[in-house]
Amino acid sequence: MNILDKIVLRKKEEVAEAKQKVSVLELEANANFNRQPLIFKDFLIDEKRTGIIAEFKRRSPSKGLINGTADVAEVTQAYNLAGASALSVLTDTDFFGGKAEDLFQARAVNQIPILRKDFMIDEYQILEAKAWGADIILLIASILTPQQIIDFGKLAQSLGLNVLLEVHNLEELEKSICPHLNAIGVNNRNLGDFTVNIQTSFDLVDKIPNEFLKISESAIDNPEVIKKLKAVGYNGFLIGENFMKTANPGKEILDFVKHL
Ligand SMILES: O=C(O)c1ccccc1NCC(=O)[C@H](O)[C@H](O)COP(=O)(O)O
Repeated sequence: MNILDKIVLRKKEEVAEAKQKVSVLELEANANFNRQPLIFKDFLIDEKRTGIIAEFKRRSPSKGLINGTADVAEVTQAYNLAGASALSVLTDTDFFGGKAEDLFQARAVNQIPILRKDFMIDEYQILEAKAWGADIILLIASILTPQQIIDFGKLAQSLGLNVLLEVHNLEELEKSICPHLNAIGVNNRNLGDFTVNIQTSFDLVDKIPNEFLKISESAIDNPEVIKKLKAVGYNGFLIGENFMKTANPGKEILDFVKHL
């Protein structure tokens, strides 16, 4: 069983446990549930911002511990001030060291879109994302059926949430594309074996219809790569480890954006 299968198996257990603990009515009663989510596109195309979706990521299956001391409110505010167009906050605990509270804290101190970065396999998690203050949800093509992508995308958009579909190859893109998406992300990391290759983004960019925002994800570690990705049509750049692996992620992003 590869790591993605393990993550999905554990996620099914977690969602079943969460449903026992917190009812849908309780999720809907959260103040964030009635908040109007921010529009991802507005911030990505804002010329005063950088297109960077800056991720708060404590650990990962491929790298183990990345940063055990960073404070989520401090780091996400620094990302925002440096010109990030959006934030990505991991809420998976077992594999990434994140939690719902991280999203609540990031939401409380930032007014730019926030992606709930998790492995969505059940509509209940979309309601959680809204209740926790997210603006964007992630749907990963390799763990969902085309029908689930349609159903989850419809539900998310009916709640005002933006939907980012993640693909890694042409087959995933072609089977998953549907009208209930706002953005398509090409993950440069193969989630089966953790190999990374930026070329994946260059190979797929022209296959993504222009009506969708185009995002390149993972393994982006220098500003020159962003310039090249922008030149071929990408609007957004999801970066986690490059900032989080340093002692001061907020300073690291500032130095990075100076070279864009
Ligand atoms: O990062 C991993 O090791 C990983 C393993 C299994 C599933 C997903 C994984 N990462 C999720 C991501 O997509 C990245 O956190 C995100 O794109 C940022 O990537 P990076 O800039 O390389 O940290």
